[in-house]
Amino acid sequence: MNILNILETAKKKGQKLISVLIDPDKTLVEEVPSICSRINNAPIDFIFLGGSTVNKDKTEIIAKEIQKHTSVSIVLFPGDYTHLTNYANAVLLLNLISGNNPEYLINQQVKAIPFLQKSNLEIISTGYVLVDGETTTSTIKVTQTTAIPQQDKEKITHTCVAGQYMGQHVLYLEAGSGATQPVGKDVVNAVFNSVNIPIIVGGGIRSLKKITEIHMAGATLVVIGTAFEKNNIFK
Ligand SMILES: CC(C)=CCC/C(C)=C/CC/C(C)=C/CC/C(C)=C/COP(=O)(O)OP(=O)(O)O
Ligand SMILES: O=P(O)(O)OC[C@@H](O)CO
Ligand SMILES: [Mg+2]
Repeated sequence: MNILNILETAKKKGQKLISVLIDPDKTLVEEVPSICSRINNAPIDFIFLGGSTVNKDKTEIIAKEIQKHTSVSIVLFPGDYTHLTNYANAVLLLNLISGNNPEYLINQQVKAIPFLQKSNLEIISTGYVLVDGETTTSTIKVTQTTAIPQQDKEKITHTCVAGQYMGQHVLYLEAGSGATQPVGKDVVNAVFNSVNIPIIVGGGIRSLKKITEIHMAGATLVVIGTAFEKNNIFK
């Protein structure tokens, strides 16, 4: 089963999934074995690999090392087309639909085509929606876009429904890495009630209780970055 099938089946059956985010730029190759051993001993369904800014070749170096130490699937979560590598199972082809920057709406995707046409990576069309987490995150800085305020549920849900109608296969509600405030359960639930594609939620989620709350609100997949990096969760 490919990764989109896993997400769609989980959504249909009401199963809840968890992914950890590994940022290649913040990870030393020597740290990968112990990171993977923590992943292998925790209820982790996927490894997301990516960052807003990553040095050339670092994604590939870390991906190769991860594949030596775990059989958990790697899903690329690229901030830029130059982060692509074949040492993974799938790529989230992000489309930053909350913002007005053409670079992240179409130009990056066009630049990725020479690589993707020669690659066997599963491509997952992802409507990427920045929701205000009370922090100016790297993604906001890099993309020079603004996040949608959490109070503006109508704008958030309309953006997500537009994404679905335009053909996105999943939606990613993002408060940003290290966000003070994760995406609220009412926001997740409003989106859940408006679309029928799987919802991924990430940014600022630091406890098992919060993971459960966001799952219960309708997310199929919850992404944990900073809390896993700091080894503050799944112990
Ligand atoms: C088309 C291809 C191949 C890529 C998509 C390019 C797009 C549209 C990217 C969306 C905008 C973007 C920069 C997303 C990055 C998301 C991401 C991997 C965030 C992870 O967190 P960091 O922003 O690295 O957090 P830290 O600052 O804590 O490291
Ligand atoms: O580092 P955290 O805050 O867990 O965020 C994870 C992820 O959603 C960022 O893209
Ligand atoms: Mg980063």
